[in-house]
Amino acid sequence: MTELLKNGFSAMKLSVSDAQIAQLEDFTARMLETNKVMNLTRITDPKEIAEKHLLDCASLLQAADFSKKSVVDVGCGAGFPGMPLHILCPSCELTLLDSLGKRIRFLQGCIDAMNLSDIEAVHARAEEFAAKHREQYDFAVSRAVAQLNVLAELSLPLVKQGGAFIAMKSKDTDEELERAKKAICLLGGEIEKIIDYTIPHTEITHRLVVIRKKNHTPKQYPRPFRKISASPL
Ligand SMILES: C[S@@+](CC[C@H](N)C(=O)[O-])C[C@H]1O[C@@H](n2cnc3c(N)ncnc32)[C@H](O)[C@@H]1O
Repeated sequence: MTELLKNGFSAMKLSVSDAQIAQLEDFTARMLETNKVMNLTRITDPKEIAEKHLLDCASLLQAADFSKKSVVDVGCGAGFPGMPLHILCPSCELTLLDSLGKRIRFLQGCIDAMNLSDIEAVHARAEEFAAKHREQYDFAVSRAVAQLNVLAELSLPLVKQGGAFIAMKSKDTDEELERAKKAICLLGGEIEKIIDYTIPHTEITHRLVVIRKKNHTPKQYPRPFRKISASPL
């Protein structure tokens, strides 16, 4: 895994130290150990974890500079993309957010055992978390949580005006993006750029959708989840 990560980061032109690679491997080992008793990831082959989790999430660093910025990972699951992002950019102040308590307990265990600072793991639904943390973050990031029109309502209310929400998507999402444009606009955002990237040394191509927060999100959003899912914007 070490060589694969080193070669991958070098292909992505990211400068990553041996200590950071060791931390990524440490986190992977903890995830795989806990995965024996808790459903954290269906990917268990170390090569695939390196490619589909770690290098994939590192692509965020090609979209923005997260140094000293506040970042919330909406629906982080086992910690993706937030954990790799924080290990690779330790000065970002990260909130890992998930509605599933056991995943948050796993992540809190990793944070404690790995002695990580400027990172918190919060058990909450994003649409409820927004009540107290509205427009507080420089960035929201999210992967594999919901269709973009729904995800925008969960994420954009958390982002400061001038900040950005970066959604990690597959490449064949043109229609999904088109369908989400109205929601993004209503919530105060605007698609700024779309970055298609190939995970190094694979044929897997994914997409980053960078949504700039141009205006404040109107107070009526986010709605309760049953309304968001019953009638997505
Ligand atoms: C398919 S997993 C993806 C996990 C991770 N982002 C990844 O890419 O591996 C979706 C996660 O989103 C969480 N989730 C779904 N809706 C949520 C919400 N409204 N607020 C917070 N977390 C949510 C689920 O509990 C789950 O852990």
